[in-house]
Amino acid sequence: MDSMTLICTVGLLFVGLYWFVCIHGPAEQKGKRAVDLSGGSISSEKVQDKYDQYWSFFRRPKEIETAEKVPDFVDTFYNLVTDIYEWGWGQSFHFSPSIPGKSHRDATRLHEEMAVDLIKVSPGQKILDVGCGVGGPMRAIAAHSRAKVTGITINEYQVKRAKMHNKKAGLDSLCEVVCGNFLEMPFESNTFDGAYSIEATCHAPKLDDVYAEVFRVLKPGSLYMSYEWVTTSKYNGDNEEHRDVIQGIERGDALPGLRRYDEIAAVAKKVGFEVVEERDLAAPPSLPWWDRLKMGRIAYWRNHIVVTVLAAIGVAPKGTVDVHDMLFKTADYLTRGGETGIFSPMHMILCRKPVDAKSDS
Ligand SMILES: C=C(CC[C@@H](C)[C@H]1CC[C@H]2C3=CC[C@H]4[C@H](C)[C@@H](O)CC[C@]4(C)[C@H]3CC[C@]12C)C(C)C
Ligand SMILES: C[S@@+](CC[C@H](N)C(=O)[O-])C[C@H]1O[C@@H](n2cnc3c(N)ncnc32)[C@H](O)[C@@H]1O
Repeated sequence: MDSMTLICTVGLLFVGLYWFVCIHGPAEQKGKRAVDLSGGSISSEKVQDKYDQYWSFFRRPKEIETAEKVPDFVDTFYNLVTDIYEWGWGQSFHFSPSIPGKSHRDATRLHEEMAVDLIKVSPGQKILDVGCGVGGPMRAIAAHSRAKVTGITINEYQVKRAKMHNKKAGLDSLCEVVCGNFLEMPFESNTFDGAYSIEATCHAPKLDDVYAEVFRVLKPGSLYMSYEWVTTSKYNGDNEEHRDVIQGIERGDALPGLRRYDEIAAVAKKVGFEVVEERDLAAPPSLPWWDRLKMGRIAYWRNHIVVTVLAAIGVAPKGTVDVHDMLFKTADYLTRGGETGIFSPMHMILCRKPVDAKSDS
């Protein structure tokens, strides 16, 4: 091979790699590039250790005895996955029913707008996003309702990302983000005109604790809506395959144990809410929410190669490959949960804090 051929071959390889990683890299939505994958607030050299600690804690979710450690491990989980989620899914970390003729992005936005339409707020009112991620839903909801949204997340890195996205979208005057634990929120009682949580309260070891906090910070008469992750009436604890799927979902999503669909309203009532409506938005006639995961399979293989190459050449932290591998397997468990109908990520509950609730409660 003469030197000219060698230079051309190396040049083409570089262009090909650049295209694969930087241009073709973002699996669904541009915003995060593969070369920017990080361990969130965890320094690069600690990502592998933190992943190993996470995995040994959540490997058998039903056996977690130290519930008070859960928020710290959830925080670690989001340090590990936030960039990969943004890169491969977008800025909204949740599912939505497929809608014929609509893109995933539109279906996601409609699912978010439904949340704020349900809690009936007016422009300028103050609402709370419980477990806000990097703020995809918050921005769609603020733009749609013109309400002022305060989001809370336990993960400092997500706060940084959410603030950056809010500013970029020109929505920072309507959207505020706070780092904190939704089990002990840093807000005065009776502050908000409405609240919602989108696929976030499933991380609480006891649903009572987070619902009681939401109840406390809401003004009497105002509404709270939540999309909950649950096992459905089709789940049979004696069926080994069912148990395997649910355990796969729990350990790949930092969940201290999924709740049954019929536990949600009971908890809401127990903390003082009136239940206005409850419905599984994944049930027919809704179209499968897991189609997006299934259709993405080839992209996830491609992503796995990208992540492996980037970690090998030291661009992505060591440990990113294990995190990606865990998510890859989790996508399969989630799909099986959807196809068998034993799991729903969108069991919707709408509650009201009674008008005559005591002002200090
Ligand atoms: C509500 C939660 C998160 C729900 C979803 C947003 C995420 C659940 C599983 C995630 C993913 C799985 C496969 C990844 C893929 C291998 C990678 O290449 C690109 C990102 C994924 C598609 C990733 C994206 C987000 C999820 C769909 C939980 C945590 C309560
Ligand atoms: C799957 S993400 C959903 C984020 C957002 N609702 C969305 O749909 O894009 C779950 C969110 O809950 C937050 N979370 C989990 N446990 C928390 C806790 N104890 N306190 C505050 N936030 C928490 C996570 O940090 C993350 O932002």
